[in-house]
Formats: sequence, C-alpha cells, structure tokens
Amino acid sequence: MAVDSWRIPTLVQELAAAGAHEPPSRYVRREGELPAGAAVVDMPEPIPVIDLCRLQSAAAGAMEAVKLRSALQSWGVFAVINHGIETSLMDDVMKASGEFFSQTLEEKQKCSNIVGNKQHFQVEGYGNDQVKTHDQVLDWSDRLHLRVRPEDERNLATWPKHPESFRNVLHDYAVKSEIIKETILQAMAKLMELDEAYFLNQFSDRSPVTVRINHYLPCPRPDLVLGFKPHSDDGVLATLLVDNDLVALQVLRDGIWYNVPTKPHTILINIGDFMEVMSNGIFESPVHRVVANTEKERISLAMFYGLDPEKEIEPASDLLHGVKQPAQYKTVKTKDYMAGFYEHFARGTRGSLMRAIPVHSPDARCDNLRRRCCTGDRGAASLSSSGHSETTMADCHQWNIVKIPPIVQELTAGVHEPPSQYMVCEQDRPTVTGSDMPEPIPIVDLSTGELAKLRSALEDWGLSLPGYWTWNGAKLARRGD
Ligand SMILES: O=C(O)CCC(=O)C(=O)O
Ligand SMILES: [Fe+2]
Repeated sequence: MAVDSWRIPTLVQELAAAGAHEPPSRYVRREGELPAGAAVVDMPEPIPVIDLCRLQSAAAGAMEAVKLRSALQSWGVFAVINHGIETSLMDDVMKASGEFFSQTLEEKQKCSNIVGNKQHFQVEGYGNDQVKTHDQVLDWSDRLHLRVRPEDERNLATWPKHPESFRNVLHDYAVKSEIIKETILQAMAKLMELDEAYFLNQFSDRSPVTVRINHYLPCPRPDLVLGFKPHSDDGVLATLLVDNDLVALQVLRDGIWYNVPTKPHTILINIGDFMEVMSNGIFESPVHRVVANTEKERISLAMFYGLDPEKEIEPASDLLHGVKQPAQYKTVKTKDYMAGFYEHFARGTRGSLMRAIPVHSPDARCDNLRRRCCTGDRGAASLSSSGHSETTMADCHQWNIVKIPPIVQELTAGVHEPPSQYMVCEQDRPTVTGSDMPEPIPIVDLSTGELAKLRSALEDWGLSLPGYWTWNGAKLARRGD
C-alpha cells in the first residue's frame, strides 16, 4: 500500500536551498504560537553557572548546591563548568555533526528516519518529526536522532558512516557526559534530602541514552516559523551543546519567553519530565523552544537520559507525607509515558496524563515550603481524542506558576551573596540610608468622620492608622469639595 506523501515532510535543507521567499504553510505556526506571539525578553540576569568541581568538594559543595537549587527553581536550565569534557572533544563532536549535515541529501538519506517499502517512521534517524495529521505544524529544522546506549541497541543503520570520525567522537562525548549526569543527579538528591544515589539508582544498564543533533537553517520569514516547537524534554536530564552564539533558545517562565544565551564550549543542562515526576514537582521540567533567523545555520547537540521502558516512574516516597504532601503525579510505566509523550510532542501539546491532582485544584496547593504551587488558570485544558486532558504549549503562556522558594534561614548559613532570585533589580535596590517621614504618621478617627484627613493621608502616604473602625456611611468628599 502506497504511503500518503503528506506524511513524509520535505527536508528543511531542501526548502532552504530552493530559496523560497515564504515557508510552505505546513511550517507556518498558528497565530498564538508565532515567535512574537508572546513577550520575549532577555534573561534579567546571567544564566546560572554551576561549577561541578565545587559541587563535589567538601568545603564549597554546600554553597554550590544552594546555587544549583536556585538555578533549578528559577529557570530549570543552567550552564556547567569544570565538567571534565575537553574543549577539543566538544569541537570534534560539533565538527563531525557539521560535516554530516553538510553532505549531500542523498548521502544523509542513508540514515533516514523513514524506512522500508512502507516508508514508516521511526524515531531514530535523520529527518523531521513524525507527521501524524494533515494540520500538524512542522519545525524549521532537520535532525539526526540516535540511540547511544545501551550500546547493543544502537541502530547502526542510522549512525552516519561519514565523516569517519563521527561514531567514535559521539561515543567518547557520550561517555564523558555521563559524569555530568551523575554529578548533577547526586547533588539534586542531596538537595531533596534523599539518599545521594536515589536518582542514579533509577537507572540500569538498559536505560536509554539518546542524542538529538538539530540542524537549524536560515529562514526568510523567521517571524512565521519555529526552529523547534515549544516542548519540555522527556527523560530525567538533558545536556545541550551548541556550535555558535546565535540567540535562538528560549525558555518559558510565567508566560514570558526568555532568550537563553548559549555559546560554543558551554554545556547547558535542563531537567526533564521524569525528574519533575520523581521530585514530585519540586523541580519543574522547563518548556523551551528555538526561534529561527534569516542569516545563519546553527547546530545543537542534546543528550537525553531516559529510564528503562518497563520501569515505573513516580514521586520519591520520601517526598510524600500523607495529605499534607500527597503525590502530585500518578505512577506510570516509562514506555506508556513515552507513547503519550510522542503523541503530544508531534502535536505541540503537553499531556497531563501523569498529573495525579489537577494543578488548579486547591488540593494541589503545596503546604510545604520546598514545593511549588499553582494559582490561577493554568491554560485551557481540552480533551484529546483519547480522552486525556491536554494543554497546548501556547496555553502555557497563561500558566502562572508560583514557586515556593527555599527557606531563607537555610540560605543564610555561610552564604556571602544572596541567590539571584532574591536580588531586586537595580532601580529597586534599597539605598543605604532611608529618610524618616517628615511628620508623624497620620491618625484618622473614622467614628468622627475625619474623611478629609483620611483622604489627605491616603493621597500623601497611601497609609494611615485608623483610630476607631466604625463607618458612618458618609461618602468621601473630594478634597476641596
Ligand atoms: O537547539 C536547542 O538549543 C535546543 C534543542 C532542544 O531543545 C532539543 O533537542 O530538545
Ligand atoms: Fe529540548
């Protein structure tokens, strides 16, 4: 049976090479999802940088862990330094990726993610997303998706043979990245007062590690497309390496998209959905996207740490305390979660299958200071054909997530600088000396109708001390009336 041709998208590289002035309609985002559809600003502070050597040191580890917690709670994404991956290895893996993408289409199609006579889609390989429906909007990028671990499950048919160095350098980079994953996950377990190995123990030698190498091409109308749709990453943790300093990656916080500065030789980390579940929502998997530009290509390499398909993911039991701190997420098998994830990912929606308690329910409110709670409307949930509720990523713009910060008393222990989330912006900083009020604070006796005095107090200072709270029903007269 011939496959429907609409299911096989044209590679973006071909579209870019054809030099069209407008992207084809299937790449054009809907109104609410256009890159400028919501406020976009630069991050108000430098991206948090975590020093992995310090994080592991006995002397400075606690301070670095406070920084890590602040980074996880403020942005969910941060950079790492002193991670042990040589600059030359980062250069090699990016160079090999660039060489792969610069080959002819024919050569790259040897690694295609569309396979067999029936031309069916598989996650691994070179191409774009799986096209499930006619109206699915595609990303303005091509990508190479590979399974790196377990090694005996590598689908070598999708692993490039050219350049020759590709397989070895990717392998070496993956081995070194493992140390980053381990260091961060140990530190996160400690932050949550869990056994240091709690998160690491969730992995086995069958747990998948996958890599996605994204190739973003210039687009004549970057205002109409996205290089990568809004999404959160599956898995426990993801690392990201980029080849240039284009402003392209953005992270969503409180309805605003923030440009995340990225540059070569800097490894960024963000936590994934599985960590959000295991931490019972203490740490949230950040929604992010990539915008396109007219000028330059960009390559990014994201490494994802997943869990065994048969493993159940659930909030760590030590983080649950009866009705005071109930599980915010249902227990779900990784493979079932992943099936739902790809279903939603293709459509650009985020499933709420795992949520045990609707986020806007009062029961979901957190009464523990280490937890975050949600207020207001968390987007218009709709029912998908499968009956599960889902929220579009565009709806996330209305999400209003209030994160409960760490206890200040904890922070004061041996910290010389308050974490960035406590620092007020320049113009709001307190001056060293304040002035006393030039006159005593106004006292208004409401029982005797001192309305003129009340008005004047409110106009001058906006506050007053009521002498006696009864109200005689008189209307406030305007000053001078
Ligand atoms: O290219 C980027 O900066 C981000 C890529 C990404 O989010 C992903 O591959 O999941
Ligand atoms: Fe991502």
